[in-house]
Amino acid sequence: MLSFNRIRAQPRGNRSMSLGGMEYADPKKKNNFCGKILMVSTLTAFCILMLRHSPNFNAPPQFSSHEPGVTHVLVTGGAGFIGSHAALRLLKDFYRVTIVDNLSRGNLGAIRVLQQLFPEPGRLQFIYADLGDAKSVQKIFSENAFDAVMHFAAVAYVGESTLDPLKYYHNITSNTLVVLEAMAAHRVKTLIYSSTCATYGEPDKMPITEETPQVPINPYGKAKKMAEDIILDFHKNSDMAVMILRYFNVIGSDPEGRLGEAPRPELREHGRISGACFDAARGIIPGLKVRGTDYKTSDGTCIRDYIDVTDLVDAHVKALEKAKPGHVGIYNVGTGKGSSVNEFVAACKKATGVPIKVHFLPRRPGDYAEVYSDPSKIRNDLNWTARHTNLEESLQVAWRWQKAHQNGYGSMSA
Ligand SMILES: O=c1ccn([C@@H]2O[C@H](COP(=O)(O)OP(=O)(O)O[C@H]3OC[C@@H](O)[C@H](O)[C@H]3O)[C@@H](O)[C@H]2O)c(=O)[nH]1
Repeated sequence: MLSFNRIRAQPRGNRSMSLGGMEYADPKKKNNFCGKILMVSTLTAFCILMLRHSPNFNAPPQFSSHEPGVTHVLVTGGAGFIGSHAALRLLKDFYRVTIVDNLSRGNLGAIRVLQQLFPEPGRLQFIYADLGDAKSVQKIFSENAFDAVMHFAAVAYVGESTLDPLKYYHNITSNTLVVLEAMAAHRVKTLIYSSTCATYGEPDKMPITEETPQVPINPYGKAKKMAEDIILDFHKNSDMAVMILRYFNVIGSDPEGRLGEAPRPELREHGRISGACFDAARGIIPGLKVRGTDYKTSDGTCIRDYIDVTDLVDAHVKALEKAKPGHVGIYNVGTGKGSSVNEFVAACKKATGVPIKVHFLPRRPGDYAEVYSDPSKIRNDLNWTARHTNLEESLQVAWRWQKAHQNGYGSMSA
């Protein structure tokens, strides 16, 4: 197992070294005042030198150096819904985080929230860059010493993928190759990869285990499956620690109301069920379109396994902590419980208190009737289990953020 170190906050009377308000344990230098001054000045000079050469920063860069003993995680897509929640959790757990995002789907507002929460130098760095630009990505890796990569950045709408498949193969498969090449060139030891239940397609047997054959039926699932295959082939001759997490349907938001899900309004047509329900509840759209009522399921609508985003990011942290060099772990991340679209809508009506209008429409291309996970492997190996299994409660939390942010991240959206 790799040993990951977080920045440790020290009790006030026991500070050994302070960098912009964040404390680091360094017992050897506890009583050495000159040593402290020397270290802080050297480090400051080093940071200034590095920052002068930093790439394409949207926000003022905060650090580029690698503090020995502190795990530095690159979070791609950290301005997005899941990536921002993961960054928040990593920062709360005293990891050092660099976010790379091209803001095509994510929100600068989410980055601003994280920057306000963790303003201390050396905690959070944001780099505005596109993973399709291999030269920029190599530069970012050469200017930073990452210990691990959580690769979230991706377009992720099943419906859109059927209409614009090349976007999906490029953005998901090709960009993963770019990230992997940079990791290999710079000897970054750990990859946590965001995959999806969409790689399974429409299995005959439920629940889905990690051994269920992967036969994706839409370009989104195919692009993710190809990315998985590339990672696995690369891994055969590498000592990288790899964790592939296959997410089911992610809902909810930060219970403290700091972050939420703010999809692009212009992509509303392709949007996920949670966003569509909230838009209908707020009256932004005239009603929710339920797509497909003739599936062979209990009530004719599709069955999905809805996993709370806080549980999902918990799975990432556990995966990071338990990643082993030379080892691949592949895990389903779901609750193990299936809910139909009709059940989801009912829960959303209760959570919002709004009698959402529903329009029943034909099936959406690329959809599969029923998927829900068997989460026993992740429970046994990583000691992870979903704690939020009540749809209505997760939706209530998300609705609180939606109500308080009528305009999403508003003017902070990029
Ligand atoms: O407006 C809508 C949106 C969605 N739906 C239905 O709700 C169900 C769930 O659809 P979503 O678009 O929310 O989610 P999907 O199951 O297609 O994929 C989702 O889960 C797996 C993740 O990896 C994907 O990134 C994510 O998009 C489908 O049956 C879909 O047809 C509607 O009926 N109306």
